[in-house]
Amino acid sequence: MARILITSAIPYINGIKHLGNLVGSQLPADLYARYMRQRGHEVMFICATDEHGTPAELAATKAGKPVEEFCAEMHAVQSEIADGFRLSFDHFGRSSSVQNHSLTQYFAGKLADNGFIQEISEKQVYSNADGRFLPDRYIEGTCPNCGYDKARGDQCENCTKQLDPTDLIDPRSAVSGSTDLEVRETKHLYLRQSQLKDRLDDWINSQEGWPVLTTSIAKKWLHDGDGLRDRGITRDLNWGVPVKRGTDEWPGMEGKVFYVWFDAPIEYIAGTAEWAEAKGLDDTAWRRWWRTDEGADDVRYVQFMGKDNVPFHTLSFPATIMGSGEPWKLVDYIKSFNYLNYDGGQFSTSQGRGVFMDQALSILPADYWRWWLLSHAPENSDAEFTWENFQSSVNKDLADVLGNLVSRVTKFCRSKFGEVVPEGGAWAEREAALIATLTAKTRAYEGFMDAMEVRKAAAELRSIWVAGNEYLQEAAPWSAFKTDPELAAAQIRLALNLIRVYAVLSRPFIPDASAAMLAAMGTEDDSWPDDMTAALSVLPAGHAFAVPEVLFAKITDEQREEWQERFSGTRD
Ligand SMILES: Nc1ncnc2c1ncn2[C@@H]1O[C@H](COP(=O)(O)OP(=O)(O)OP(=O)(O)O)[C@@H](O)[C@H]1O
Ligand SMILES: [Zn+2]
Repeated sequence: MARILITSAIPYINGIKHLGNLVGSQLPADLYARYMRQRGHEVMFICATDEHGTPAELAATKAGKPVEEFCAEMHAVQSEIADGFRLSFDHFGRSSSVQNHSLTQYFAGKLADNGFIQEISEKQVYSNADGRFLPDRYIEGTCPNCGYDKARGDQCENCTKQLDPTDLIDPRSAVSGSTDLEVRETKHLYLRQSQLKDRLDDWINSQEGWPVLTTSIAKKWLHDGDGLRDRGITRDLNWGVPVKRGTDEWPGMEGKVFYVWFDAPIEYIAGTAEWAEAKGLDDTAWRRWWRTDEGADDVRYVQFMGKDNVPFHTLSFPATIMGSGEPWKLVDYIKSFNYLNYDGGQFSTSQGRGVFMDQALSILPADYWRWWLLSHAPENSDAEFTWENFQSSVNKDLADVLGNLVSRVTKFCRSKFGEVVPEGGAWAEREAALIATLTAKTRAYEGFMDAMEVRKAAAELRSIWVAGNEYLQEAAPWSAFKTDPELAAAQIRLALNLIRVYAVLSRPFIPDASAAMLAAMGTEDDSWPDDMTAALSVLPAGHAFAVPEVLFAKITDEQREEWQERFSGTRD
């Protein structure tokens, strides 16, 4: 048994996430966590909401709520939707937790002690009307690069150029619209990533088998232009983790907070501490996952995220860990994803374009989405969600292949033998051939799941389902029954057992259908089919089962057209 720590990129708090966010981080992480638990490993699966930063404050202002209240409500909403998608977090924390406050301050203190923090005086825009500095998105103006007149202080959405607030032409406050602005000197802390560049480079080079997407992005940031740059890790804001040096005040930093990208990844650790607190456990319970000197040396740590998060996870967060000079766990494997696009364009939270997680669940159960998203995960390139593809994949894979097998076998058995596993007869060559095929495919499936090859794992699982259908097609127990009812009984006994095996193998992808299949088979035996022959004999002759409700209904053309229409515009 191994110990596996799994984190998903933490979703930002400003709104409900879309299907792209889901498939680029939380969902594949859940797939892996579920699989590893099923294989008997000890798993810690942590996610949280990312709650600091100017977009959270601005979203709260727009909603007319204090930011604390807005974040608490949105956390509850995201948490409920995550449950709806059956995301099996051990803990879904909050980056605004007290644990994250103290750990973030702790790491900053250690980094400062080790000389990796620099205090820099810089010029920031101050709004006289608002009585505050205007960092990042708090300021808007005309882009010096393309002339777009709604560029934000951190980036121009039109030409994507990264900006500093002082770069903007004709700047105005995003809070009040005031143009009564001035530039003031203010002091900020910088993380001296450049000092850790060689260590980071060696560490990345020593990793074997990381996705090219992960290493190529890291290398680009390490080496392009002047190489890895130092980054400001504080802001003149009220909402966030107050700047402290460990537990001490930080002279000159009063009233400032850490910047969101500094505290967000530390929440992976803090989220584990939140888990321990929620379970009534002491600090050793979470530290054994994170401190290699306190029991974490045998932990394998895997992170899941979309490509835009890769620089922070390959460079900034490891720089925080390395720079602390303490034996905190570094990530062992980073599974990164390209983007899922929506019907000829991009998913966009700010523009409300695409299908959002709450909307998805309002039209179909989680398993339909889980299956489509995972089997089309944007692994090697961007992928595209289209309603036609969704309809045809769901109908073919889930309804025609898996659902149909379950329904045919259980209904046929009920009509000829009753609702019990039939007795009599024996397996012959055809069954031996099926067992050999299933054994080989199951080993291949395990290999893909272990390697987090999500699409290949889905394809292998589908082919495991198809093998069962092909067997039934050829064995045709409905014909055999007329001439050799004993043989038909043996075949149906195998097929009912196959339903249990499919429930077990399919659970990481479609947990609800899997539970329904096990319940219909009247068993709680969810043991993994290490030995396929034994696995296909778990339900003995005479064991009672029930014909389940339709597992997967087909998506009709009318439904598809209606949804296509309903989700063609933008959400407000
Ligand atoms: N279209 C997409 N396809 C796949 N992953 C995505 C997509 N958009 C964002 N992600 C990933 O989703 C995760 C959560 O993202 P986050 O909540 O920070 O939103 P975001 O990156 O600001 O995206 P958006 O503004 O579109 O919601 C991150 O790991 C991010 O890389
Ligand atoms: Zn621009």
